[in-house]
Amino acid sequence: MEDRRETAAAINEKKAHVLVISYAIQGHINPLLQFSKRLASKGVKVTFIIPSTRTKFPPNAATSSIDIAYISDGYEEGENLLSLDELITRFRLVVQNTLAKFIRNQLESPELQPPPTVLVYDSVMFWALDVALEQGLQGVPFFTQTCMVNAVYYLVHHAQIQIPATGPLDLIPELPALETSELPTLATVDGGAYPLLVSMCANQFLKLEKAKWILINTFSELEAQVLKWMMSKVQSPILPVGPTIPSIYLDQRLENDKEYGLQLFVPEMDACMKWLDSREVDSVIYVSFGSLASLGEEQMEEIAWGLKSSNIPFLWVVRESEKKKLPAKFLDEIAQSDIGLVVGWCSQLEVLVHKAVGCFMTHCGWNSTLEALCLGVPLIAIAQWTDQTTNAKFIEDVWKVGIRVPVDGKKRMSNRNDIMTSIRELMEGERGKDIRKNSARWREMAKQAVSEGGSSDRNIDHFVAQLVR
Ligand SMILES: O=c1ccn([C@@H]2O[C@H](COP(=O)(O)OP(=O)(O)O[C@H]3O[C@H](CO)[C@@H](O)[C@H](O)[C@H]3O)[C@@H](O)[C@H]2O)c(=O)[nH]1
Repeated sequence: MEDRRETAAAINEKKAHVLVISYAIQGHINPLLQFSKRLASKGVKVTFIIPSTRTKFPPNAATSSIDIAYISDGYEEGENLLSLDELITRFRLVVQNTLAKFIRNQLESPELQPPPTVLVYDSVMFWALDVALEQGLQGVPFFTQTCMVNAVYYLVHHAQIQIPATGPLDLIPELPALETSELPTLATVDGGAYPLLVSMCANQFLKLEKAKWILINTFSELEAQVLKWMMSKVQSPILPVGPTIPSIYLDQRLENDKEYGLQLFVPEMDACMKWLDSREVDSVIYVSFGSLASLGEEQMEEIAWGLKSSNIPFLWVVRESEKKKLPAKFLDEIAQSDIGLVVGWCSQLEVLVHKAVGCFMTHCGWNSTLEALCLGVPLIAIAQWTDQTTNAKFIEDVWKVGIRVPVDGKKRMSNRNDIMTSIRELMEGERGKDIRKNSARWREMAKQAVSEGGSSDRNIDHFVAQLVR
């Protein structure tokens, strides 16, 4: 109650100013941006920093409640693509400096009132904690993945397990153990692991005792047992503040809060909506593998024929760079039959909320998973790597909101027959009916969590109250 009153005071007086920084990729910007909008709606001034000179919000971005700033990540126009390791190393070297300079400038601008006191940073930029503290700000990590996945990284950080990890990992008595294929992967094609990615994930826990709070994009009801475990391990208070989905799809308390992330103008959206409008309720499979995943040609082919042979209409997002992997015969056949539509990108939430969409075939990126959960859309899980394998396990066995397509462990491939069978089971089978009921239940709980007085809403109020105190 007291937190709520102090938040109300903040709204009137704009007493706090928070800087927020995210990696310039869709899956991280989206949740941090949504959280920023929630903070702004509670009276906090927010400056959202994007460490990139080539990623820009389109001019129509619905970000008017927050300020957007860009800082350099050292990328030169026309530069050759770097390897993943080179990118991670250089990003850190450059952004440590450009971020520190940005904070100093903010603190030294007398016209900027109130001055910032906190840096909320994307937790994989673990070194930003020191940058914040050196400049006299509090550093607050924001974890964009589940508490379960981060529990595994916590163990890696404390050298209790290694990546690639071997299961079973039986960490939380109330939850099923995680088998090898269900642990986060960070794997290279030869089955090893990217060393810098592993240390980046494990280092999220480095010096974490210096963080005054820990924010995480989940909600208490969704991960109660793991959150309890994690709270017993780390010193700083953990505040679940998710799901960070635009308010219009949940509690509808924020104005103009429909748009999401970077690619707001989607040229193919009219075509998507027209196509969906012509379909029956719950009749379409929406298929997307997120903003980063690059599937092999063989896997694309299996998905294509699995979808086609299920004989259920599908809307498939295949990014421009991936389209060359689609079999020409498949494209010809769908052009003639109207059974499917392939687009380069869509506004995913607008698609998921459409009444024609009956399920979502996904790579189980955490944002996609949460978006489906919030909109009550059941899932068909074809996980690729990182956190997705663990998310897929929870989707099927813990939250019971979807079906995992079997994956050949060695090749990390799902075949067309299993894809087709999973689709049929979900869209037409008895198991699908139970899953649909569970999805509807989670949708309600997600909405409650961010509604006034819900678990995440209270946590955000608490955070804001501490800022203005
Ligand atoms: O046509 C599309 C496809 C995707 N999206 C959006 O793009 C985001 C994709 O995010 P996510 O599902 O999390 O996938 P990735 O882009 O792959 O995200 C990365 O970041 C996530 C958070 O750390 C991790 O969970 C993932 O494994 C990692 O790959 C979601 O908000 C989608 O709504 C669209 O708007 N339109």
